[in-house]
Amino acid sequence: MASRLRLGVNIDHVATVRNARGGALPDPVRAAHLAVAAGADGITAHLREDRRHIRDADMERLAAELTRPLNFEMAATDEMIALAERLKPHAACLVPEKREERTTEGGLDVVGQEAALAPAIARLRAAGCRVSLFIEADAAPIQMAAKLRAPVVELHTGSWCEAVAAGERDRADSEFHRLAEGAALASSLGLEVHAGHGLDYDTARRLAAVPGFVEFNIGHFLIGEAIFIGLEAAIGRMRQAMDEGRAAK
Ligand SMILES: CC(=O)[C@@H](O)[C@H](O)COP(=O)(O)O
Ligand SMILES: NCC(=O)COP(=O)(O)O
Repeated sequence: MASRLRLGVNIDHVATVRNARGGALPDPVRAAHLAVAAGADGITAHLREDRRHIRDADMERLAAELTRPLNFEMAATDEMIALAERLKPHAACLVPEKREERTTEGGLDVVGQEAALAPAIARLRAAGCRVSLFIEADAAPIQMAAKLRAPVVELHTGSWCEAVAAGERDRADSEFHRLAEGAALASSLGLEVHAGHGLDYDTARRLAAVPGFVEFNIGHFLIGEAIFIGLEAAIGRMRQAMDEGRAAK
């Protein structure tokens, strides 16, 4: 199995706190630099169409200042793709987006949106971005991601994490198997496999033992933990949990 899992730290919710009061503090770009110093392998930021957390100026600064790869999460709209073409982040992750949702619900409908996604992926690839599709761990979207020549898929771990948190063991087991089978299928098709959404120390440790995954993107839990133990310590504990999970395999 591939050795060390990469940890991408999502700093969206530092911006959520900043925006609650207006002004400039806390600065998500400062959090990104701190995360890199604490061992993050990359930084993820989601520029939502409604700019509820990360804003354009944050993306500009992240793209200009970061010394580790930037993963720009975005809806597949002309506006976002044009911005990625200009900023040229290391990676562009296409996600579904609804204005009314509280957080990302479900994976991208790559089967239904094949015609719209193909040119979006081509434009991002031409700009030099490593394109990733944020999808459910099901055969149809994984096969379509391969057909669309997206080199990376990020499997949505939200349903599994919710089931674990609710103590629903049967649903959690079935969601875990769906993720494991999805990772195996995606790897067999030559896709690089990432995972993210709702992961905490426990779920990250358990998922790290599953073959196929090479990167986790984790934000909300880490920023919440940072309130209590600091961002550096939270990232250190997450790194340890992921390493323990992988070593246990
Ligand atoms: C796409 C995804 O799962 C997350 O990265 C998301 O961007 C987190 O931000 P929200 O909490 O705004 O959904
Ligand atoms: N793509 C998932 C991500 O970046 C972080 O999601 P979360 O940990 O904030 O739920």
